[in-house]
Amino acid sequence: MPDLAETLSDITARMLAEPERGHVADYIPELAKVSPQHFGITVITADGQEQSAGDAHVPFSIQSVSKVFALVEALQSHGEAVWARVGREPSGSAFNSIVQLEAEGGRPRNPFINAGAIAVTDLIAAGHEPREGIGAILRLVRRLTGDPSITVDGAVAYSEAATGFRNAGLANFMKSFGIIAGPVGNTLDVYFHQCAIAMTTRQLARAGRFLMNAGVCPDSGNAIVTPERSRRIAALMLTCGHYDASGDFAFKVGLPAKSGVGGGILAIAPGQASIAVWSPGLSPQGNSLLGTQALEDLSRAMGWNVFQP
Ligand SMILES: NC(=O)CC[C@H](N)C(=O)O
Repeated sequence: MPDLAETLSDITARMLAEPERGHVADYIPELAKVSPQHFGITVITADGQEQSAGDAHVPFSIQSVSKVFALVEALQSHGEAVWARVGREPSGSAFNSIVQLEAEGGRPRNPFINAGAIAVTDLIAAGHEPREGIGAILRLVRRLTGDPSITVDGAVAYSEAATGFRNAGLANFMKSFGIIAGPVGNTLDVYFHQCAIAMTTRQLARAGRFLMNAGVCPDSGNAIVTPERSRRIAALMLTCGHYDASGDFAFKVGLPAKSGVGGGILAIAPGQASIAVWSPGLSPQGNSLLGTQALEDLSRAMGWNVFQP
């Protein structure tokens, strides 16, 4: 197997020199301020080795990567009842699309598109003050990383709340079908704050370790989820984690992964590695352009691919 540190530094050098970097998300004004020049990557292997290259210590907005943590939290608190609210099929539509909702009775296709994530967050938020809902998600992320310093970037949360008309549209539409239980404003408040959690690739790779490890957090040896639940979350990441580019991502990279419009991607090589990459420029589908490229190169170099024994 090639040397991991060398592989990461080669990939990083190539990515830093790449002229075509994609477009930084600008529909959330605060994210438009981030330079597309950043590139960072961290890999933590199953035997506990950690290697990083590039801007692995720079915090970024995890955005939709938070949908994985919110799903774990909702499954903990509500069990299989989560699936009454949200499906498990790829949508083939943009992350913020509304088109399928009317035809399908307001039940979103999966927990990783915006509508599905808002429905999942509503399970966490309903019956509580918004700060308790976001507190529950933050507690989980801090426990997964062992890092109590992880927090929400208030400016990003505010920026998205001030401009999140589409998400408000999705939430209100679902409310009309009875898919959202709590007050729409509270659910959106928790959703915008979870998306605005700021993490580095080092922290994000740490947070993903339980998914490479059959649900067990390697620090404590505690089960975060059962092995079956861990497999199922990974299956959803593979089929739905990149919205209408999920098929293409599986084709190129072959790993369960979840992207966010901050340019982060968390990818899992089951039994082998937890990988976080960040480059803020996005593809037209809203996934990190160079992050995807880097994961394709890394998975090929290391032989990490769920379709490759
Ligand atoms: N794809 C994403 O990362 C989208 C998350 C973003 N907060 C939104 O709701 O639009």
